[in-house]
Amino acid sequence: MSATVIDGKAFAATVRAKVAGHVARLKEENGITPGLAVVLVGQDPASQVYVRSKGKMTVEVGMNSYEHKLEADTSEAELLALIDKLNSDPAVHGILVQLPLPKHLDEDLVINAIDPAKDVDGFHISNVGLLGTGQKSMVPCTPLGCLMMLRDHHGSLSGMDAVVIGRSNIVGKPMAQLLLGDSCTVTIAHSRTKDLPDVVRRADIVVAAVGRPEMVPGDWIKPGATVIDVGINRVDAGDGKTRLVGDCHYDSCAEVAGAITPVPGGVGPMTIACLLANTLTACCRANGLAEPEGLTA
Ligand SMILES: NC(=O)c1ccc[n+]([C@@H]2O[C@H](COP(=O)([O-])OP(=O)(O)OC[C@H]3O[C@@H](n4cnc5c(N)ncnc54)[C@H](OP(=O)(O)O)[C@@H]3O)[C@@H](O)[C@H]2O)c1
Ligand SMILES: Nc1nc(=O)c2c([nH]1)NC[C@@H]1CN(c3ccc(C(=O)N[C@@H](CCC(=O)O)C(=O)O)cc3)CN21
Repeated sequence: MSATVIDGKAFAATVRAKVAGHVARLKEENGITPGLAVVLVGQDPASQVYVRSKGKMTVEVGMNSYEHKLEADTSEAELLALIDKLNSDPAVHGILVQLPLPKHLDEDLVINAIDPAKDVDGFHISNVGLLGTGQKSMVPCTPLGCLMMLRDHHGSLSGMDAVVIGRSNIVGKPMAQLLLGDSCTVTIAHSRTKDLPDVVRRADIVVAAVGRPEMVPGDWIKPGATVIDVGINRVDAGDGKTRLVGDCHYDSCAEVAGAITPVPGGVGPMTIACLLANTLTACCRANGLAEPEGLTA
């Protein structure tokens, strides 16, 4: 079998177009422009690329983008003061603090200082708790993007066996919650999981969020299963250049799977589209306006 390629790049463009339509209406009918603030601490080159492309796409959908680049040695007090300022700025509807933060900063403390209503990453403990109890929340962008692609491909996910490889707070755990919310039977695997190949072989849906280049080979995949590859790994391309690969070995997985997301062009662009969707949702909620449909979980 040769898998259907789930084109995240194209799907993300349709999500952004929907967001842009709503933004145009918000401006025209309500005189409101959604604003997204991105905070970057330090000079990590990979993070700077994400911040730049997020900023560009934010402006493309008609929103205001506010970028705050702080020195790597910024103190916790300075960062918390900036978050405080953004929390009370009515022009800012969404706040994203790029992770990971430099070691001297307490990530939990910083994330939980963000106003949960502006927490467009969905990482604040209030949003984590709301998601876990099936209440309206801000849903983390990467898992939300994966869920949108899965729903689009399958229609209903009810009763499917899903395995999420990885248990991070930003991808694995919220992904498992969303799949459970859609009535999948969910297994969360991690570095201590016994017989990972056997666990993965049972799955109708495999979400790989590990951070190990091409770790999942095709012979772990049940024939016809859907493979969502969250991994973004930069590897040596041999000619002095680098290239991006996922956590799944694309060619061998694509031979067995029913559907697969590529890297790049799969989950990554959907993450950014969902960040913009969350910013729009936060803006509508902040202004007591009806939320756009189909852009949240
Ligand atoms: N496309 C996107 O938009 C997007 C967004 C976020 C992240 N990512 C990418 O997704 C990947 C995962 O990110 P993350 O932030 O979730 O990473 P993370 O915080 O490093 O978590 C990795 C998870 O993988 C598990 N793991 C590590 N080695 C394993 C192994 N040999 N077998 C099974 N499980 C193993 C770890 O288990 P333990 O808990 O036991 O250590 C951990 O739970 C990275 O490549 C990252 O760049 C992509
Ligand atoms: N606060 C926060 N929220 C996040 O969602 C987040 C972080 N921090 N830190 C880094 C990770 C990794 N994330 C992302 C987001 C988008 C792409 C992305 O657009 N990838 C493109 C290719 C990019 C390239 O060519 O360099 C793709 O097609 O996969 C990748 C990783 C988001 N992540």
